[in-house]
Amino acid sequence: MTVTHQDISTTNQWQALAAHAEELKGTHLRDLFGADAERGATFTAEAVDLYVDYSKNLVTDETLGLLVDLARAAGLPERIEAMFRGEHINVTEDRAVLHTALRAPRDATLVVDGQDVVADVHEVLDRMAAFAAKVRSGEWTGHTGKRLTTIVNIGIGGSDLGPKMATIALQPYADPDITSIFVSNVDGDDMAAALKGVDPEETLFIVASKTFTTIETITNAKTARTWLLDALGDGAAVAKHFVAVSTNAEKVAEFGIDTANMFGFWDWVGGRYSYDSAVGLSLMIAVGPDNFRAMLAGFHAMDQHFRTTPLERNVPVLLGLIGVWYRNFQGTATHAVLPYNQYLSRFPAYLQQLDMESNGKSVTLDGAPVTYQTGPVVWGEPGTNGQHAFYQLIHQGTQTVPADFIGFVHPADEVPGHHDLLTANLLAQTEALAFGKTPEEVRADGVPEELVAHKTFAGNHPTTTILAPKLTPSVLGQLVALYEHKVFTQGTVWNINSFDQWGVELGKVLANRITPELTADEAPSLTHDSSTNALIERYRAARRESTEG
Ligand SMILES: O=P(O)(O)OC[C@H]1O[C@](O)(CO)[C@@H](O)[C@@H]1O
Repeated sequence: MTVTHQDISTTNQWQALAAHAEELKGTHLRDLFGADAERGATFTAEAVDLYVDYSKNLVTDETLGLLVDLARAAGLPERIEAMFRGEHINVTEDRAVLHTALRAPRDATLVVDGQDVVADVHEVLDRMAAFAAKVRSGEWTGHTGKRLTTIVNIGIGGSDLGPKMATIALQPYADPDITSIFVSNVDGDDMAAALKGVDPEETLFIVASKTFTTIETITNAKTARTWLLDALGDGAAVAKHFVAVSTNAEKVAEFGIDTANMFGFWDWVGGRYSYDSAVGLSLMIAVGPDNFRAMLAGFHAMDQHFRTTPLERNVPVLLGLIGVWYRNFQGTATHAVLPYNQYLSRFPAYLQQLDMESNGKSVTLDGAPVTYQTGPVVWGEPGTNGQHAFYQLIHQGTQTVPADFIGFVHPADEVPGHHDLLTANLLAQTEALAFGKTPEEVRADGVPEELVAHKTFAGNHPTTTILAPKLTPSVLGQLVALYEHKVFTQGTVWNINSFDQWGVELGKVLANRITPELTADEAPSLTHDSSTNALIERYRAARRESTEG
């Protein structure tokens, strides 16, 4: 399928934004707040349970209007509909993009390529729920009759980051008798560390892989199977201790897992958009089917907001467009996500894949090189830890780092004296970043002249604050869907395919070529570049020395 669009950077809308950025040069957030006493109340929006304050961004009403014009020029409303309807917008793989169908309510229907995908989704959800309930109650036991209380998810990328992030996020909702472990890295140390002290008789392995060909996951799954069989001494144990999550029944059967113990999903779910599918089975076992469904309802509510709210008040659209503003018109290179909630410790890592694998692209949908910047580097850590590590650079470094601060009105546990202090830190940081401290204010504190420059805060560092009532399953779903649709908004403006990931392929191919060169008994004749050849030789020599010595 060939898609031809006008280069977005040659449109009048883009040019208008470029001119507007010139006009705004030198404007400080202090000026914007000084000129409009209501700004902190009006530059806000709500989506489901999330209150979003974007007033501390370097934008005016005019900026937002021009950005919305740009989104229209890029065809965003039409693209949103095309995605929800199941059109094959993933053009390089000729696939629909329907993660939104994963959380559609039971009574919805969506026929795509002749199939009611919502009915399929609920059929799998019901099977997952029945299985999860049996594991949780102890009705499903291991080979020797013991209850399975250690759940090991083996997967990588989207088959790991999502369920892991969410299992940590929803830990207060989890069954305390269940231990959730995630093994992803092909580094054997990951598996070895994970299985230390774990009782094979009580362990369930969930092998999660969309393709079931990912070398890391298959290698780890084989190691886990050997470990189990060594301990239990009976091949029949696999049926009770291994289940699979995949789109590839053939490969699952080839691996030796009965497809009766497989939970499926579909090629229209991208890996990084998949943890609300069967990929979330480990999460569902931990928190129970009801909490999982509450999370899906949160996702769905945000989907509805995204699909039906006018662009001007559409929160994922606004956040996406503000990101475009920084990336393309203010020259920023990174975007920080700073959750003030320890249970969201893996949220930035999850968003890294979601955003960077989706929008780390340099050609348009029709394969032409883009003439503008696309996805930023996404990174972050929970507050307040980050404050004592990298915030220095955000406050006083030489580059602008737009940041999302995510806070909650209520903590999971009301530990006296903590939550208000945590929230005060969030608010203090966004205030300090925006308004800084002038040299005059520093001097007024009695600071000696030679230190004034060092103690001055320029301010004007943009932030968005997302405030939610509490990190419930529903709110987690809302947050994830918010970022999914933000990424989609940006990918649409940039006219790139946010749903393929060809950039990961070359490294996989080369690793398959190098592996036998590292392990062959005979020195292989190496035809790589001189750096790679020398490293292979050095590694081989050192490995041989250590095994011979
Ligand atoms: O679920 P799978 O097929 O094992 O893939 C794992 C991950 O690998 C990738 O394809 C990248 O190599 C991701 O997009 C995906 O989430």
